[in-house]
Amino acid sequence: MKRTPHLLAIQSHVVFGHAGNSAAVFPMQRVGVNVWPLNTVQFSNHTQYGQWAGEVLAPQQIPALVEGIAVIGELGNCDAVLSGYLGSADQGRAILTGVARIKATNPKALYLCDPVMGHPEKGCIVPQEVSDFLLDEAVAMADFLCPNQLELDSFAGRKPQSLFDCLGMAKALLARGPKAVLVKHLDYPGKLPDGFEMLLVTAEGSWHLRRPLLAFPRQPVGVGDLTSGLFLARVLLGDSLVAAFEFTAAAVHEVLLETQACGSYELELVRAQDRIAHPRVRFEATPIGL
Ligand SMILES: Nc1ncnc2c1ncn2[C@@H]1O[C@H](COP(=O)(O)OP(=O)(O)O)[C@@H](O)[C@H]1O
Ligand SMILES: Cc1ncc(COP(=O)(O)O)c(C=O)c1O
Ligand SMILES: [Mg+2]
Repeated sequence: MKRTPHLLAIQSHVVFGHAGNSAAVFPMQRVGVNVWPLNTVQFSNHTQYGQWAGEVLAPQQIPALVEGIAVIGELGNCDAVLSGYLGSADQGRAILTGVARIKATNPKALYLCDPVMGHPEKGCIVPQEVSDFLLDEAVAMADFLCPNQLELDSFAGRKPQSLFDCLGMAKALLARGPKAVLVKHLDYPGKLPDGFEMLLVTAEGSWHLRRPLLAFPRQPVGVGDLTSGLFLARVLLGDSLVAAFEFTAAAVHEVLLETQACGSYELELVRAQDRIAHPRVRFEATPIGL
């Protein structure tokens, strides 16, 4: 029987609604991965409501929890680490220590970093020190990096002029450590207004994918977290990077269709669960070169 992969997911938890682990854990489980959720913060709700209650996990808890798993002899079963929304830069450094510890136990373990940075216009509140940590330190350790356009711009230190410019900016990141860069959301001058575009860049090649842009009165949150989580889950289940990319785009689109149909602001993950596991739509990733 094929082994079920295990994935340590280190990101935010919200009591109400869906962001961070609260957006990614159930979908990753639903597609067939054993998830070990480690919550960097526990907030009442995501920060785009403008107010929230809750606390940031003390950074020293992260290595302590990883060590606890080592003590019971299970750390070697960890196939991958995912990190997302961080409450402080010290938490980020504690995660990198944890990743190094896990890779020492299982050299095949993968680390996916979703570099969640502040987006004040959108209401995504992240301390500046966290962005600095992601830009300077996390990128070097990550096997996979999953920025959105704004985060890609921060890594490059500029805005793109074209799609090919985005490609160049993503490719430049490969030289800084990651084996693959998934740009979850492209925005560049000349982009067609009715499409939602993504890029996958690896040493072997680059792929572009377009899916329909859906209209929402208020943009749902947690889409990026869902995207990163499903991509890593499918890679662990044996997909090629391109197949995982295509699956992720389809499954995320299914969730957005369900969310739109319900008129919800929060992602309709429970209602969309069968569509996540077996997307009915399919989007083809097309090779793209410089
Ligand atoms: N097909 C789509 N139609 C409309 N909006 C979408 C679609 N896919 C994603 N979005 C929205 O686009 C934004 C893009 O998010 P993105 O930049 O990829 O990542 P993150 O969620 O990490 O910010 C989010 O506000 C998301 O809700
Ligand atoms: C607590 C929390 N986690 C994660 C996120 C990231 O969500 P997204 O997937 O939209 O980037 C947010 C965004 O506001 C948030 O408030
Ligand atoms: Mg994000």
